[in-house]
Amino acid sequence: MTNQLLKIQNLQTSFRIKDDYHAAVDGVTLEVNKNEIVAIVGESGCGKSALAFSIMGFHDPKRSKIEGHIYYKEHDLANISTAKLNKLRGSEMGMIFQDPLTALNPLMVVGAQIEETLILHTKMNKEQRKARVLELLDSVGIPNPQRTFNQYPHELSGGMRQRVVIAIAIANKPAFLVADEPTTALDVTIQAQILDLMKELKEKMDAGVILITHDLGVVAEMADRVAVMYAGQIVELAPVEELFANPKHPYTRSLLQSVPSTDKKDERLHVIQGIVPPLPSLPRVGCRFKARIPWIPEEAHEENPELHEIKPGHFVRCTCYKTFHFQDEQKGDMNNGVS
Ligand SMILES: Nc1ncnc2c1ncn2[C@@H]1O[C@H](COP(=O)(O)OP(=O)(O)OP(=O)(O)O)[C@@H](O)[C@H]1O
Repeated sequence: MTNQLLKIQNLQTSFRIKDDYHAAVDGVTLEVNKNEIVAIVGESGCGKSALAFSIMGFHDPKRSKIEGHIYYKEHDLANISTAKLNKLRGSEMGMIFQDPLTALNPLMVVGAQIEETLILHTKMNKEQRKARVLELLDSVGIPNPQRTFNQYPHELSGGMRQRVVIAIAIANKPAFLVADEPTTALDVTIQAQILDLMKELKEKMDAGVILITHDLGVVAEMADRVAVMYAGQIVELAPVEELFANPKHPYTRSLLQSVPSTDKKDERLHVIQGIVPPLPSLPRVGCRFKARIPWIPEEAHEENPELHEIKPGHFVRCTCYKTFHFQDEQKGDMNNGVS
């Protein structure tokens, strides 16, 4: 029996800007297995949320276009009716959003909002639902579930609201969870609780998780595999230990170098020059990261950069990783980028 839960194949998500469509996700292929957390990392604007929203079918079809496939069981989520998708969302698939305020209804007490997903997807009676909601509130670390049940979102702190969003996402023990920056707004103790909860869901329920985060510490602790996204594409994909021990793509190496650590106390942190270009100005041919490493010669890049499997399970896009060095690094000092 296969362990595979989700298979994204050549996904392209484009947004209409003025009269043209521009791809925010461009040719993404990625699998998520049962009992696996795949982290997606990259700077702001790299297409991480656009990818997550495509999986969950949250993009407005009038302003966006989705091509390619997202296979889940017998379904292709990229080409599925809204009715079928609605059945899957909230039961088998859950999403934790970046911003809890937009995910919650300001006019409904939180207990009723969690209960709604139980009404839609289970046959529980009123009493069972109430008991389950209180249990969920308790499991996400809400100190007084009975009281919180009857509160409105605006009466709760940001951290408490995020926990309510998580309670909704896991209410029906989904087989698949997309978590988009789930703990950014939370303090470290609560963050640890929430991350533990996600791990539990993965391990006990055999769930597959896509975890989008800026926090490489969270990635190191939580992920089984990591996909690094730049300008709509996956530029590196590897098991987590391999990615941290042996990063190859210049972008991955730059991201890792820009993280403060106690070992680097005396070193200057690396700053990645430039920005992720806005969609209409993204280069559509050649290496998309080229403009941000101008000291690397043109011939180091591939004309049509592909993902190369350099070790089982470790993929890198473009050949420029072979000769990459940081600008302030002597060529002779290179100890990391050459395979
Ligand atoms: N609905 C939309 N219409 C037009 N452009 C969009 C839309 N949503 C996202 N974009 C653009 O698509 C690109 C990718 O955005 P996305 O939000 O997926 O990035 P991200 O990596 O998730 O960033 P962040 O970490 O800030 O959430 C950006 O250039 C963004 O401006």
